[in-house]
Formats: sequence, structure tokens, C-alpha cells
Amino acid sequence: MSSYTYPGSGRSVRSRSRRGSRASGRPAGPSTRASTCVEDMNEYVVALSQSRGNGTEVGIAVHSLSTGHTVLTQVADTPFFQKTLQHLTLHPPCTVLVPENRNQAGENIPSGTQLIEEVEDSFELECVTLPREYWNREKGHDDILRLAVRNEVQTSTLMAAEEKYYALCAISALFKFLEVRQGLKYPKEALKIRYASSEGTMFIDTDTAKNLELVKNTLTNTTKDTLYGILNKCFTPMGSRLLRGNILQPSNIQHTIEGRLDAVQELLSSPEKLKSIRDGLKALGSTDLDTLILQASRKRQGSVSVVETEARISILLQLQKYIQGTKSIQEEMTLGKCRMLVEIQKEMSDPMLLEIERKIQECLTTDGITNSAKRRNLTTARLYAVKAEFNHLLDVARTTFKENLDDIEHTILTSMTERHSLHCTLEPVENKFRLALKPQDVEGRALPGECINVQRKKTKCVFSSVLLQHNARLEEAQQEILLLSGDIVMKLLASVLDHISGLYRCSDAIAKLDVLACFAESASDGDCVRPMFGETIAIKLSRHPILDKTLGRDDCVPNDIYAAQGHASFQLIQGPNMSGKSTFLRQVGLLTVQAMLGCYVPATYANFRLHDALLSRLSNDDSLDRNLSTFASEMATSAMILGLATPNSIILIDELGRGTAPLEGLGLSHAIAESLINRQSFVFFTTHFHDLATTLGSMRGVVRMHLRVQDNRVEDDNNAFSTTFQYKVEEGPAVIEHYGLKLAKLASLPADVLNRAKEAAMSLSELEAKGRDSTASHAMIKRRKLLLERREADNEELAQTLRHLQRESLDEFTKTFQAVA
Ligand SMILES: Nc1ncnc2c1ncn2[C@@H]1O[C@H](COP(=O)(O)OP(=O)(O)OP(=O)(O)O)[C@@H](O)[C@H]1O
Repeated sequence: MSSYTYPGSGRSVRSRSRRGSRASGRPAGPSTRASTCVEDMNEYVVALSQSRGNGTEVGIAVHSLSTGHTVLTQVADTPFFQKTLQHLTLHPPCTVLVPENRNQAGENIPSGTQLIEEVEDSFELECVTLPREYWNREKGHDDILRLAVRNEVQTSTLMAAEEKYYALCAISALFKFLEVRQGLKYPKEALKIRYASSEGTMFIDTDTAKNLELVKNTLTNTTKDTLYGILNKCFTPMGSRLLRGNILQPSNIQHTIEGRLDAVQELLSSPEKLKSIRDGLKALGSTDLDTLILQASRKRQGSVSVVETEARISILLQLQKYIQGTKSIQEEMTLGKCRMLVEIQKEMSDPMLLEIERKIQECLTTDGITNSAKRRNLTTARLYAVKAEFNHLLDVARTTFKENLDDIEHTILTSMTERHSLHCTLEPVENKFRLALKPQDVEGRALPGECINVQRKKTKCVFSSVLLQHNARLEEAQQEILLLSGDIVMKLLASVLDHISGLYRCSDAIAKLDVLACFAESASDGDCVRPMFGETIAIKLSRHPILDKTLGRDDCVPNDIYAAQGHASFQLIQGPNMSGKSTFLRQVGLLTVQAMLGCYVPATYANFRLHDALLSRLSNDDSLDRNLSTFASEMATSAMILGLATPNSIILIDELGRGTAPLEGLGLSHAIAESLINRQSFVFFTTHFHDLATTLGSMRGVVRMHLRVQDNRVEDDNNAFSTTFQYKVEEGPAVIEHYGLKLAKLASLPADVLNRAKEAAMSLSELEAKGRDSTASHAMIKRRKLLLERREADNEELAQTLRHLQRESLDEFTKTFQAVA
């Protein structure tokens, strides 16, 4: 068991080696290493509040440090906390807060130790404990009231969180931590806080997200060659964020998905419109509107110093530019017919945005201090950022300033020319002025004594003058202007933020539009088809979405996929090593996610089901880095799958039972498969166990498939042969035997080793065949004996036994018949 130190509130709770901690403790949980991607930069502060005792109710509050977005939720979790981990994968944490508890001796101990272990192992961080009094339901409720932007989202958040005790506790601890420990004080009603329900989404456990490489390439630790990487053609950070969230938690509500598909179809039908919209989005640049809104909220209060005023003006001008940018996009959308595009257009033309634009336009000059061409004239820009005639007092101060400036210009410049023949110019710098001369005017020449702070540069010589320094009136007037401007800008920002909900709505709308336009763009450059949804999975000539891009369309072999409730829910897939089994499984998973995002898929026809969960046991999650044995990991993942699988789940299992003795592996694989068949989940199951095909083959719902391989056999004493992998999935059992040996030959294993391996394999096959015969005769003897014994038993029991034996014999007959055929 891991050793913890209990150093008191707010300090790390763990002082153990992460590796190996599980090996000595409870059974290993499924690998849950998070699938974060580089862009996320783990920027979320997360608070977790778990029900006491054996319950697994977990309240989660997450807060983005860059956008201020706060999401709370409460989940009834599995024993290994997959749902909590999935939520954290969506919001990669930099800090995780947990409540501290006291044991009988009055010492502080972290509560929910198992949850803490899972989180620490998955996200490679150490949780931070906070005193119990921070975790307060009422305070959580008040925080939402105090900090959330007042709009319909706040109302629905309060309603949804009303009965969620642990979620409210978590949010109260979160804000207490941010305010007290981090000194982050948010102004009232400035944050986007929402309650997220997992209802209406497909659950994807963290292992599956990782193994399908949905958002992170495990080899390169980037988004390259991931589903996110190939789909993400978004221009805005909000769009990319939304896309990533949707990939990790796709919708399973048909209305929502069809709405997106309608929008994509409409954009696809008008390439010019799509291009103009994407050009408009591109012009918005990489500015993160959510971050900008948060910065604006933070600047709502504070000093009116020059630096602060400058920052406020910069934010206001960026907001104005953003709103103007959205206008051009709206114009392109006026012809929108489908529901979602109409809604987006409505959100983007929110009257609040026009009001914000009007207010900024009325007050500020647009070519203010953000204009880089004028940066050298910063002081002047600062002084004239607020428009003339906007404020009478400001106009008066400016007139005084101008008079002083003219006066100085006249006195000093004239005096310099007349007395020293130096033709100076006046140059504003920071909050003061200085004089400047061209280098050739001062070359080899000493400057008069009244010139001080002389700096000779390549392009000019700058200096100050005693006269200039003593001009207090000029500085006074300048300060007056800056103070008045600061006050005006502060009020302007506050009045702009009265419309903060309009800004947040606009940000959401831009994100949605960006994602839809990116789906349309992806669909426009390839043979993709609009997916449909029904009771069966039927996909014609589908391509692996990532291989399609990386290998190229010509080299990516298309495959049909079919599964249906009842007669074909369990696909048992066999084939030699390297024949493409794992790739096929991943293809099924990726296409399912892609379709449920509302995205066209690479196929010629596609019908999907809407699933409640996508679960998997794929072969590259052996978690060596977590000191888990392959077998322990397999069993834990299988337990998780069996715990969550329903008839609406889609499950991908790749070569189960490899990590233990073959017979045990076969037995476990059979039992797990049988359980999934009985649940009627849609399962794609690859295996190297030939016997599994025999034991499962006759069960209702099982369809046997194989990956076609062309065996170019010229088998002689030298084992000369070659195998062509065709990556084509076909119905029926696999036909090539000892393909492992053939692949080993291709890998240039020494000939003597190969020959020995072949001999051993042949002998084992013979032994196995003999064993099967003797087992069969043994079973027959047992059956006869049983029949004799049953003669004495009551008639019904006898009838049942006979029926059972009849079924068994029939099955065996069918199998023999199929084998002979
Ligand atoms: N449909 C396809 N089109 C093109 N190439 C493919 C296709 N399917 C698989 N491949 C290629 O074949 C290689 C082997 O595929 P994969 O790993 O899926 O085989 P496998 O049967 O699972 O092998 P093993 O049993 O050894 O794990 C992959 O590297 C992949 O690039």
C-alpha cells in the first residue's frame, strides 16, 4: 500500500514512488493515462469531492486558468473512476484539489485515497489537500450566484446543480483555493460557469481515447496523425477547443448530430460561401475571444495608471476589431437555411455586440496605441486615445497641453537653431519628450553644455535639455489628460462588460461555426459520405480516417463493416499477424467517433448506430510504464468493459488472453466474449485462438470474419514462400495455418531455428489432435454414464438432459459438416 504523509492542509499528500505502487496493493485498474494533447497545456484547476464510504459519487469542478470557464458535474462512477478520469481528460489538470479528512487519532488524512491514486497515476501530478471547511454546499451555490454571468446558462446551472451536493462542495473549494491560495479574485458575474451532464454523449474511457489516438499521438506526444490532428482545420482557438471536447465526448443525440450534418451539407453545397466563411474566420486570427473577455473582466477594477489604461484600451480595441470581423462572416451566412446555421447567425448578430461596438467607437479612436506603425509615437497615441469632444474636461486639458508643447517647440527648437545651428526635432518618449538630431549633424562635433543625457545611436543622436526638463507645466497637463482618459476608459470597459453574455454567446457561435466549416472543408477534399443512423452498422468501402491521409487514398485498402442486433452483433475476426486486424478495429472506432461528431466519413455508404459507450481493449496499452503486467491490465480493462457494456455499447477487443497460459487465456476469452454476446453489445473481437471460433462459432449473433492473405506458397525444404497481405476483411474463417512461422521467416530468423520451430509446431498440432480425440471419446463415455444415471430420475429432468444432449450433438454435427464442406 502506498505510504502517505499527512502534512496538513494545502500540501502534497503523496510521498511515494508512483511506479510499482499498484503492484503491491489492490488489483491494478485499467490503464487510465490521460490523453492530453500539447495544445492543452494542462491549464485546469480541478476540485474533486467524493462521497464517503464505499460510494463512488464524485463531484467535479474544473476551472480554466486562461479563459475562466468553469464546469461542474457529478457522476456516479465505476470502481476505477473511469468517468471522473474521462472528465479530467477533457480538462487536463495542472492542479487537483481533494478534501482532507481526519482519522480517529485526529490526524489529517486525504479522503478518497483510491480516487487520488487513479488521478495521480493518470495525470502524473500530486493532489493538493484542502481543509474540509472549504468544501461547503451552500458556499458553492453562492459562488455560482456571485461569479456566473447572469444569463440563461446561470439559471440552468443553478437548477442542475441544486441537488448535486458533491459538485457544489467541489466548486466552493475550487474558488476558495483560487481566491485564498492563488490570489485570483474574479469580479462579480464575469465567469462562464455551466453544469455539464454526461447524458446525451457517448462515453469513451481514457484508454480507448489513448489507443485510438483520438487527440494525442502516443509516439510523438503531439496531435500529428490523430483524429483531432486530421480533422482540426479550425482557425480559432475556441473552434479547436470545441472540436477536441467533441472528439473525446461525442454526442449521441440524433437531433444534434443531424443538425450538424445538415449544416455541413449546406456549406458543402456552396463552396464559395464556405470559402468566404473560412476566410472570415481566418481573419479573426488566433485571438482567443474567451481569454480576451476574461482579461477584460479582470481589468474592470484596479488603478487608472498609464499602463493599466493602455491595457484596457488595447482590450477594447481588440474587442471592437473582433466584433467587426464577425460582421463580415454574418453577411456570408444570411442565406443559411438549416437550423444550426440560422441559430449561429442569430447568436453572432446579438444586439449586445452592436451596442459594444457603438460604445467603443463613440469613445476611442480606432488607430490608437495598438497600431504598431505608431508605436514610436506612443505618448501622443495615449494622450489622444479617447476621441475629441467626448469629454469637455479632457478637451480643455488637451488644449493646455498643446499650447505648452507649441511653446516648448518654439522656444527650444528656435533657440537651438539660432544659438547653435542645430536643427533638432522634438520626440516623445515614455511620458516625456526629448530632442533628436541626425547623425551627420553631430558627427565629430561636441554638443553644447545645455544638452544632457546624450545618446549617440546609429540612426540618430538623442538628448534632453535643461529647459525641457524643467517644463513642469507640460508634464502636469499630460498627467491630467492621462488621468481623465484613464477614468473614461475604465467606465467604458465597465459599460462594455454589462454586455458580457453577448460576448460569450458570440464566442460560442464562432466556435461552432469554425468546427462545422472545418468538417465541410475536410469532406470537400475526399470521397466522403454523409453518415446515417439506424439500428445496424453498415458501411461500404470505408477507409481508415488516419491511414487515408497518411498512406494516401490509393494505398489505403477500403473495407466493408457490418453489424446488426440479433444475428450479427459479435464479429469474431481472425487472420495472420500483420494482416490488418488491429487497424480494422481502430477503423471501426474512429469512424464511429467521426460520424457521431456530425462529420462526413470516408466511405461510399455509411449507416451507424448511436452508442452509449465506446469501450476497448486494444493491444498497445500494456502499461509497462506503470509496472502492470499485460495480464493484470487485460483483466482490469475487461472488468471495466463488462461493468459498463450495454446493448447500445460498441466494444473493440484485440487479442484478449495473450498474457497468460494458452488454455487459461482461451477460457477467459471465451467467458468474456460469451458474456458480451449475451448482453448483445456490438463487439468487434480479434483473436489468434482458433478454438475460440469453435467454442463461440455456433452462438447466436456471432459472425466469423478474417483478413484475406494471399499465400504465394512454393513451400520446399528451404521454406521458400511469400505472403501478400491484402488487408481485406471477408466473411468466414481464416484459412492459412502456421502463419506466425511464415512471418518469422520474413523477419529473417535463422533457418535452423525456423526448421526447429516448424517441427515443434507440427508435433504440437498432432498431439493436440490426439488430445482432442481422446477428450471427445472421454466426453462420450461420460455422457453415456450420465444417461444411465438419469434413467432413475424424474421424467422432466430426463427430458431436459436429453434436449441438452441433442443440442450439443447437433452443434457438433454442424461443425463437422462445416469443416468437411
Ligand atoms: N486497410 C489497410 N490499408 C492499408 N494498409 C493497412 C490496412 N490495414 C493494415 N494495414 C497496414 O498493415 C500493418 C499491420 O496491420 P495491423 O497491425 O493492424 O495487423 P495485425 O493483424 O493486427 O497484426 P498483429 O496480429 O501482428 O498485431 C499496419 O502497419 C498497416 O499500416
